[in-house]
Amino acid sequence: MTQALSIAFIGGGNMAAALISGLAGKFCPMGNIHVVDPHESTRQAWAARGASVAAGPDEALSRCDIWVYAVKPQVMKEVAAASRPWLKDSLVISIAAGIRAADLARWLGSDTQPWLRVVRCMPNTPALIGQGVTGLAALDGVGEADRAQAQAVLEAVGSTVWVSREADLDGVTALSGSGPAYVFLFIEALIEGGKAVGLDDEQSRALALATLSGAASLAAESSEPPSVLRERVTSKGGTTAAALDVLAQANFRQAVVRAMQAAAHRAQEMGDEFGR
Ligand SMILES: NC(=O)C1=CN([C@@H]2O[C@H](COP(=O)(O)OP(=O)(O)OC[C@H]3O[C@@H](n4cnc5c(N)ncnc54)[C@H](OP(=O)(O)O)[C@@H]3O)[C@@H](O)[C@H]2O)C=CC1
Ligand SMILES: O=C(O)[C@@H]1CCC=N1
Repeated sequence: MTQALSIAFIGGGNMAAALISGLAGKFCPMGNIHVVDPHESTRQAWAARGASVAAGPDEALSRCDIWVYAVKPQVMKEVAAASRPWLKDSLVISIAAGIRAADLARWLGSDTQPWLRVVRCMPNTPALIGQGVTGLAALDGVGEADRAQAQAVLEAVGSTVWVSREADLDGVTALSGSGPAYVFLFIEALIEGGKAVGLDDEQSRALALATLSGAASLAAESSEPPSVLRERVTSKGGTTAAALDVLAQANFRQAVVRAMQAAAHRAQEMGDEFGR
């Protein structure tokens, strides 16, 4: 049996938690996971789950096969510089929104270490329950084996989609990276609407969640596009038409598109701002 790989998470916050929860026991045991985070409470929580922990980069990093940068884009440059001395030949994966792979590679010393392999990813929080989806792009020169390894890490927590142009990861960020927040907002609105039409909180929540997951599964399994499925719900002169009229008047569809454009734009902006 091949030995399980060891993975370092630099940053042990929300998204690291989502990824580690999915990975541990599937891709590698918790004992093979090393978490670097400045917060003592965060470290204690990871240590209690069986991971090794450190407050900052140290030689433990040089023993890890894969590094996952899971810190805010704002601090990526300083975090990369601090970890650089410990980089031997680990595969580097970044999940930071906006930060370009070439900038991370530069901070890690690609000028003197041309073998550096960086894969940039955009996962999402349903990874926590193994239902994430991740967009991936790799620096030129990253070989098939490394791409496969990065994909295997992210596939342990859901599905993956490669993009051929790294810039498209900003679009992935706008759709699936930030997307769970739009969906949660929609769920909140459905529950609020349920109560506005006379249902109680529990009923509204049960109906909202089942409707959302049922409709998503139907859209995924059907050979028809979502527009046709929508039309099948919409009887002429009926209740759905009355509701969709209100959503159209509120420019719902355009608002979603504009929101996603704002997210993609912010990802590009963060890449420019924090990538220098
Ligand atoms: N949340 C999401 O849905 C998604 C997030 N991402 C990306 O994942 C990254 C992390 O996001 P998220 O998990 O939400 O953020 P969190 O703030 O929850 O996690 C980041 C963690 O890193 C810690 N940290 C700060 N400085 C360092 C350091 N020098 N060394 C090690 N750890 C440090 C933070 O501590 P402190 O609190 O003190 O700053 C925090 O505990 C971001 O780049 C984000 O763009 C990608 C996809 C989805
Ligand atoms: O809001 C953010 O910037 C991060 C990236 C995608 C989801 N959360």
